[in-house]
Amino acid sequence: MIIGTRGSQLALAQAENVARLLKAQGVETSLKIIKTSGDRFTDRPLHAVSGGVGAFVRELDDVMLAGEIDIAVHSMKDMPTIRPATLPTAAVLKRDTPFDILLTYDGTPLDELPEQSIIGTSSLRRAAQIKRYRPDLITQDLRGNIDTRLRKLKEGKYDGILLAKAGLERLGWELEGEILSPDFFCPSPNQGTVAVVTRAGTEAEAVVSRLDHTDSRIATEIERILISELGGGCTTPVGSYAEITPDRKEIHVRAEVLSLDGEESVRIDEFIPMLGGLEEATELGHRLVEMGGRKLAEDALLQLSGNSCGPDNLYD
Ligand SMILES: NCc1[nH]cc(CCC(=O)O)c1CC(=O)O
Repeated sequence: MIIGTRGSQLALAQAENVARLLKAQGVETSLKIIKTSGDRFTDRPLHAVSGGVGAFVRELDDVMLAGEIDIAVHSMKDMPTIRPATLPTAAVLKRDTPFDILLTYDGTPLDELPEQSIIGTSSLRRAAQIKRYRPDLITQDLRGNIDTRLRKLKEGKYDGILLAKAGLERLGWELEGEILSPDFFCPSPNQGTVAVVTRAGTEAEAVVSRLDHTDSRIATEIERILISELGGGCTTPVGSYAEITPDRKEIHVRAEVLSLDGEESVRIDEFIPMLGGLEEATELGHRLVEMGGRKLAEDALLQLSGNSCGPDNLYD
């Protein structure tokens, strides 16, 4: 079976991991690198690439529908909410660390960074959250793969950069950094989770489904439901994080929407029962709208003028 992947180091590490997991099940695979348009326009902020981050995913969908690959591996947080029914997510892998990490040039913790320190991030959510927490800091756009981002930090172009911890873990980088609490830095929906897509009804679907991790699937679904009513239609500052309690009786849900400058935000933070959790999450999603969440998301979208986002709900 052929696993299709983007060529970035992170995408390759994720695809190689799926190959390893399948091999342990006795399934041999080979990797095929697919170059997507998102990889070609690395000079623009992500939210300004046509179709948003979802463009990467759609191009792999096309290659899979054409039969060139059997399995596609994605960072789940980059996947649009609406998916073709013929391309099911056969497995949601066990989640890695869902939180963001701050790496600073000289190891200074967030609370001790001098005023006007420059923080690099490509995520509107992280920028808004950091400005809310430390309005005296300056955020600057930071694109490129993880290597490029780390190089820019080392060169002193930034005093600190924000990344998903999971990306560093998957690349095997063990760097000193500060894990940011979801109480102040609610992660992007599905951050830290890898999804494996196949064509429906195939042998690939059957073998990949053995890799599915139930609690990660439940948590990621809840996270999507929580923010599904917000609209905005694009990359807006939204976080959503669901954590199943150790006794598996409850789910701790957090979700928030911020203005781009981080000055305004609405937030929910509750425990819901595991049984009937999807309905409760739907209710909470409506509450987030009533609290003004949709207004904030739409305002953010209006301010991001000049970009041409697709109809996807992509938040990071
Ligand atoms: N938006 C890019 C992206 N997509 C997935 C990850 C990291 C891995 C993950 O969250 O699963 C990253 C990099 C980052 O946010 O720092």
